[in-house]
Amino acid sequence: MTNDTIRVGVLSLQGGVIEHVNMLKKIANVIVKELKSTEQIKVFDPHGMILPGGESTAMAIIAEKDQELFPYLQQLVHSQKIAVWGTCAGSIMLSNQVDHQKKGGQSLIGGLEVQISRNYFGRQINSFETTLTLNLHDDQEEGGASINKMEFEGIFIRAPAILKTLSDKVHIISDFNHTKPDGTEETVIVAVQQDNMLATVFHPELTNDNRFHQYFVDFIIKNNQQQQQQLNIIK
Ligand SMILES: NC(=O)CC[C@H](N)C(=O)O
Repeated sequence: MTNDTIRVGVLSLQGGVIEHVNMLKKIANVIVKELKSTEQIKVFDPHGMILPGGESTAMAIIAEKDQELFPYLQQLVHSQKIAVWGTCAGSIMLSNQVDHQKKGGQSLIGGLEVQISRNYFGRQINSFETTLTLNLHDDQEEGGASINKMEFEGIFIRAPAILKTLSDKVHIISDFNHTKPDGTEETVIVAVQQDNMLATVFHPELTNDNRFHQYFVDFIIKNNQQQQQQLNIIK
């Protein structure tokens, strides 16, 4: 990261792109760009990527024009291991197991070892807001994880829910008690992190609070340092 400039790309096929861009513009040392194609991603060479919310089926259809796009994103996330944050539809793209996936629908990047269920809370009309507690993990620090708790407004729009983690590499950042239509309660997971991946099923970009975006920028910096260290070990 020359001159401490952090390049963050926001995948811009469809959905809530500009909201992420505006949030990131408020953070020092960040250059943010909307990226629509493989070529644009290659030229910008991001340190971190945001996969925004929207409609994952629509995003997959739009991406058909650029057959290289999803394989290239997979390479960035899984070989180059750049930091990536999926919000809502973006979290579906990162997940390894997707319930209620449309046939030929969501193009997946995968890697995040969770089971996610699309449109879990119902239709658009069932969208809601609730105050969440986030347990932000700082486990790249020496001496193990330190956890920073913060209250955060969770905005859920036709959101998926993470039903299960499939590996102990996945850290749960937030879950909450949800009352199902039949009146029974259950705990659903709404934010996780694993290695270089972060996923939220809610929308921090729709609040006036950019602390989660700041967390992602710090996550990019730490991830980048870790990747550099790995490279030095290999050399
Ligand atoms: N706000 C959102 O991103 C909704 C996600 C959408 N329901 C999907 O499955 O793609």
